[in-house]
Amino acid sequence: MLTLDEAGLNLADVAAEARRRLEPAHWDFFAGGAGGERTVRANEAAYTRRWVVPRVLRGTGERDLRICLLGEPVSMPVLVAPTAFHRLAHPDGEVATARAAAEAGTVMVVSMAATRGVEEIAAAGGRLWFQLYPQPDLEFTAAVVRRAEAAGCRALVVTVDSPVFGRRERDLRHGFVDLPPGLACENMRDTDGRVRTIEMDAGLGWERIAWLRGITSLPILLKGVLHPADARLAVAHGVDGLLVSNHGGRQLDGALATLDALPGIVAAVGGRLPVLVDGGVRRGTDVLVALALGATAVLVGRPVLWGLAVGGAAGVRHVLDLLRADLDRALALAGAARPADLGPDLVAGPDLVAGCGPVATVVGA
Ligand SMILES: Cc1cc2nc3c(=O)[nH]c(=O)nc-3n(C[C@H](O)[C@H](O)[C@H](O)COP(=O)(O)O)c2cc1C
Ligand SMILES: CC(C)CC(=O)C(=O)O
Repeated sequence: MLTLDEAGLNLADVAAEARRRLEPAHWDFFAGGAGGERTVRANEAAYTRRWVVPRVLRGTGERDLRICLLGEPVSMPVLVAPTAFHRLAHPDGEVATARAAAEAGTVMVVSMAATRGVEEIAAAGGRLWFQLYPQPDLEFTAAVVRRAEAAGCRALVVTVDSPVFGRRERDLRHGFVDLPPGLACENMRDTDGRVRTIEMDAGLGWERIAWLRGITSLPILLKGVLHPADARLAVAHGVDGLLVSNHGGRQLDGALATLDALPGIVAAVGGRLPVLVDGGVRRGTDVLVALALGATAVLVGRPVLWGLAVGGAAGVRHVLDLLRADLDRALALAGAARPADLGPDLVAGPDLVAGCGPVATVVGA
């Protein structure tokens, strides 16, 4: 029997092992995206079009991967993205993921569609943020926010890229429409114990962000921003951070790859807020490139689910450790001692000239 270290030298190995272990319908729910999955593919492909232009003789010595996020230290600039239904991957579900994130000293963003209650997840230790789909029922939304606060979550991550559900053809082919019996979205329980269905709200507007600002003192991050004009609106509405995301290609197929959107958002925000990015991060060099182009940190979604399927908490820890070691090595090889040493001069690519930074930004910047 191979150990995790032998079996999974990189995240693609872990994914291949997860695929062998998971029910095909569950693998496809995790791996798939909307429509023809152009955006799923584009997220990873965007990293392959960027090249690192390393500096030499910088005497970096020991690297220091720590960052400061929303005023708190995080052990590395890699966080766990909110993903639904962890108990499809492992019986311990989100509790195992939280344990691994805590051991790794990073933040786990708990999905509103978690299959464990936020209190149970919090009991595993570590720092949690809570992802929210604002529900049309404001009273229920406020109750969920209060529940997340009471469990000790330190920020709200409001998903704004989902006015309706993306159409996921793999799920339609499998007839995968709901969780199997015995599993439920535990954070959607009403006071009477009944589990509500998560509703996407096509009526959601900026006034709801202002409303959320009024009911909680937690920092609010918006997840799913790709357009620089929305980044400017977010600053004007007093949000505390942005997550450049296209939901891992699961909502609008054909949406811009997140790495391609990042420079435009970073320019629009002008350092006023932390800008995070997710989608397609699979290697330490991907993290390096995202940080060099202005991200404060990245989040990983599917790789965490692969780790969970392969080895529960130990599997997730393995995925996070692989990324940490890979980033550490990439920093050393690029001549950077810490994330703050990275800048756009270290990256070349179709729209970037090494040493000069971006020469073009996305439409609307
Ligand atoms: C199986 C799965 C479930 C997801 N569930 C949620 C969710 O409940 N809420 C949310 O805001 N994003 C959700 N996402 C999107 C992730 O937070 C993240 O944006 C995306 O997975 C990042 O891309 P990556 O998987 O390539 O790392 C989900 C993604 C996957 C793959
Ligand atoms: C069950 C969904 C609400 C979770 C989600 O956001 C997703 O599958 O991408």
